[in-house]
Amino acid sequence: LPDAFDWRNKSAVTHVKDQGQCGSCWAFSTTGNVEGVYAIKKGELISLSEQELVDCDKLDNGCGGGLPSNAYQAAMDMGGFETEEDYPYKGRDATCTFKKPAAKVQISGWVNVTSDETDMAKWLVKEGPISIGINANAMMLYVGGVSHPWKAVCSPKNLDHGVLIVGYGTDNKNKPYWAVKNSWGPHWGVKGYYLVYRGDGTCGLNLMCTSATMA
Ligand SMILES: CCC[C@@H](/C=C/S(=O)(=O)c1ccccc1)NC(=O)[C@H](Cc1ccccc1)NC(=O)N1CCC(N2CCOCC2)CC1
Repeated sequence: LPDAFDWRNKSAVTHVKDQGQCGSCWAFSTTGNVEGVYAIKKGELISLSEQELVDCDKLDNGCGGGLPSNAYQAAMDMGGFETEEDYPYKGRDATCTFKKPAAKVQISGWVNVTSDETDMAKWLVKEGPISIGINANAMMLYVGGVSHPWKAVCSPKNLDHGVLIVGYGTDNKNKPYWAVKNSWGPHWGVKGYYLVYRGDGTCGLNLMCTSATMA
């Protein structure tokens, strides 16, 4: 297992996006994972539509919240993902305008990924970025460095945000971290990313790990 790994160096991660005033973090977590799996499998990085999930995924609640696991299922039922270009983001609940012929990317299923953080790192290197649920309490005030809040202020029991693990490493103080892609724009955190302690279930980041599968 390499000491550090980052899918951003392998053209499997799109630019940092901004969900705006809409609780669609779950949709960004989902598209980020599928963008990564597709790039790894097909060798092409395509930005996928979150608005399609916000408008058309009836298993979830649009700007009111959702789960990547529901979104994978909904996308499979609908017939796939349209591109960001074909179905652009509006940042509000809107009427579904999904067109199956326009769907560029199909997934064949989804899996739960292990909650053992050593095995998560092995899985990431082999399979791609991992969609996770996390307690975002420590992200509200985050300005950089490796975030390692106490359990008391970041309970693993209150997962409220969907994000994407794209890599891992160790900082210059020898602190192991996960590199997490957020959807609050590129000016938040470290160029839109959250560096969070790796190894002790910080903020419950290891408890709802999923990924789409692709034939
Ligand atoms: C109102 C929705 C807020 C939104 C994220 C918004 S946010 O802006 O990124 C943010 C997060 C935290 C602090 C501040 C701001 N959160 C979600 O969508 C989170 C994301 C999440 C949580 C746990 C594991 C994985 C992903 N999910 C949720 O909020 N929910 C999970 C699904 C649930 N559905 C109810 C109807 O039946 C289907 C299920 C609705 C609540």
